[in-house]
This record gives sequence, structure tokens and C-alpha cells, in this order.
Amino acid sequence: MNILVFGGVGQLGQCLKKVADTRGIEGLIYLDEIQGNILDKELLKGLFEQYQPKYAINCAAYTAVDKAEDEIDLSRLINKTGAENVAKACAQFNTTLIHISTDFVFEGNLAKALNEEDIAEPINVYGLTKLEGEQGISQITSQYFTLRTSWLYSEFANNFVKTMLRLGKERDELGVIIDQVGSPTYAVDLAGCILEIITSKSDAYGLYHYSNEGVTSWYDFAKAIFELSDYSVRVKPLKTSEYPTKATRPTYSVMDKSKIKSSLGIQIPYWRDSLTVCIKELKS
Ligand SMILES: NC(=O)C1=CN([C@@H]2O[C@H](COP(=O)(O)OP(=O)(O)OC[C@H]3O[C@@H](n4cnc5c(N)ncnc54)[C@H](OP(=O)(O)O)[C@@H]3O)[C@@H](O)[C@H]2O)C=CC1
Ligand SMILES: Cc1cn([C@H]2C[C@H](O)[C@@H](COP(=O)(O)OP(=O)(O)O[C@H]3O[C@@H](C)C(=O)[C@@H](O)[C@H]3O)O2)c(=O)[nH]c1=O
Repeated sequence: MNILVFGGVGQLGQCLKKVADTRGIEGLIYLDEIQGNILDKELLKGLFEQYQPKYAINCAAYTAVDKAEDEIDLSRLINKTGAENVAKACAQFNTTLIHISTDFVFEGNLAKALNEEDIAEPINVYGLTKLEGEQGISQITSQYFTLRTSWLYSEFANNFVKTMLRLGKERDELGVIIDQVGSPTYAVDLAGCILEIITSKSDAYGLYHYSNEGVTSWYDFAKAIFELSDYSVRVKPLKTSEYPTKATRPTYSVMDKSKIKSSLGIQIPYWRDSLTVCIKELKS
């Protein structure tokens, strides 16, 4: 069984490789942005003809949240048009699409865990273009799983955990935002979830929320990163207004994961337990 992985050398792509190799799952083809450029329809057609994939996993995305504010066209091209291109190829070749989206589709102004039925009202360009991608896919094929996730980190590529550890080596004190709350997600856990969906051969297609269990702020997350890594960095709590960024981020972006647990039987680890695993991997 062939499985095409677009964005196969990004953070989630590398986590998929790690988990698939550990579990002995074969057939995944990891494509970088040249081998599997989701903007090149002819290239996609050739790949689908060659591999006749049962699944395509779309991890390819424009993920630079602040930069997206100045690069709306490029962000939309990759997150909307690119996702739609993959969906069209999937529809043509009877391939199931597994697509990844984000908690940043929500405004995040309510202290409530949001489910898949809640209205998405993005407050930044990245979130808007990811929502457009989700919507485009659902109009092209019914054979898709879109998984919204949040605050991804891992031992691979760039992410908040690795940024904190890098800055923690350079500075004695760091200021980190305390009034933005969400659920960190170990990308290795998300990769495991994706592979469970594939191996279960589920046809319960649709939109799902997946993050690690529990809720925290970026500040508390940073504190936990340093505690578990035995770094003696002082972390200063900042209000959002004290750490200006180009893109506005949701204040409360916690997702309700009941649907993925009940419909697909996915078990989800608690964020701090998974962070402990990741920090151990980074130390080893
Ligand atoms: N990171 C996070 O915190 C979160 C991510 N997500 C979503 O999860 C998914 C995976 O994210 P993550 O692995 O962290 O992101 P990464 O940025 O690590 O990986 C995305 C990959 O897509 C590649 N890419 C960009 N443009 C194209 C293109 N035209 N064709 C093919 N590949 C392309 C990038 O290549 P290059 O680097 O060369 O541009 C990169 O390798 C994305 O859909 C993202 O929106 C959701 C919530 C949180
Ligand atoms: C580096 C740094 C960041 N921050 C804040 C800024 C921001 O509010 C928060 C996280 O910053 P980052 O830029 O690392 O993360 P950011 O790019 O906002 O992360 C988001 O990425 C996209 C792709 C998603 O889909 C989201 O789920 C989410 O993970 O931490 C500090 O307060 N202090 C710091 O030293």
C-alpha cells in the first residue's frame, strides 16, 4: 500500500517517518517541496499515476504565522490552492486524503473548548488561508480526514520547544506570553494518530480536532520545558501587549477532542507527559 507524504521533510513529515519506522509500517513515500510540490498539478498527476496511492497525507503548508501577514498571496497559494490540488488528485485516483489544519482557524475569544461544529473565524492570515484550504478540500472530495491540531513541537525542525532551548542557552532571562492559552501537541503523537487512522482503514471521514490533553499558556509551557531540561533560566510572564507580533494570535485556542476519541477510538496523551518524552529524545 503506497502512502504519499507531502511536506515529508517538515516537522510532521519527519515524525511520521519516525513512528512508521518504529511500528514497521511500510509504503510511505516522503516527498520534499521539490519532489512533491503541491503547486505543480502535472507533477502531482505523475506521482499519483506512478504510485496509485491508497492515502495521501498533506503535511505541506506555509507555517510562518507572522510572515504570512505580509505574504498573503503565497500563504493562500500553499495553504488553499496547494491543498485543493492534492484533494483534486485524490478525488481522481480514489485516494483518501489526510490533511492537517490548525487551532488558528478560531478567533479564540471564548474560554471554552471548541468542537468541530463551532464557527471558525480566523484572526490572522495563516489561520484564514488554512480555513480556506479545509473548505476547498471538503468541496472537492468526501474521502478526507482533516485533523486540526495546535502548538506542534518535536525533536525535529523548528518549533517553540527548540526555540526556548536555544534562547535559554543564550540568555539568563526570557519573557514569555502568559495570556495566550492552548494545548501543546507532540507531533510524534499526532503522527501516531494519523497512522492509526490509516491502519484502522476507517471510513469515518470528516473534520476532527486533535491536540495533546490539558491546557497551558506559552509561559507555563516554557517553564515546563526548562524544568524538564534542567535549565536555570528565569522566565518572566508577559501580557500579549508586552510582546508585539505582526500576527494576532488567539487568546484561548483549546479544542474539544471528543469526536476523534469516540468516532476513531484515538487515545491522547497529556501534554506534560509527551513533553517529557520529547525532552528525553532531545537529550539523547
Ligand atoms: N507547527 C505548528 O505548530 C502547527 C502546524 N500545523 C499544521 O500541521 C502541518 C504540518 O506542520 P509542520 O510539519 O509543523 O510544518 P513545517 O513548516 O515544519 O513543514 C511544512 C513543510 O511543507 C513544505 N512546503 C512548503 N511549500 C510547499 C509546497 N509548495 N509543496 C510541498 N511542500 C511544501 C515546507 O518546505 P520548506 O520548509 O522548504 O518551505 C515544509 O517542509 C501543517 O499543515 C501546519 O499548518 C497545525 C498546528 C500547529
Ligand atoms: C520566541 C518567543 C515567543 N513568544 C510567544 C509568541 C507567541 O505568542 C507564542 C508562540 O510563538 P511561536 O512563534 O513559536 O509560535 P506560533 O508560530 O505562533 O505557533 C503557531 O504555529 C502555527 C503554525 C500553528 O498552527 C499554531 O497552532 C501555533 O503552533 O509565544 C514569547 O512570548 N516569547 C518568546 O521568546
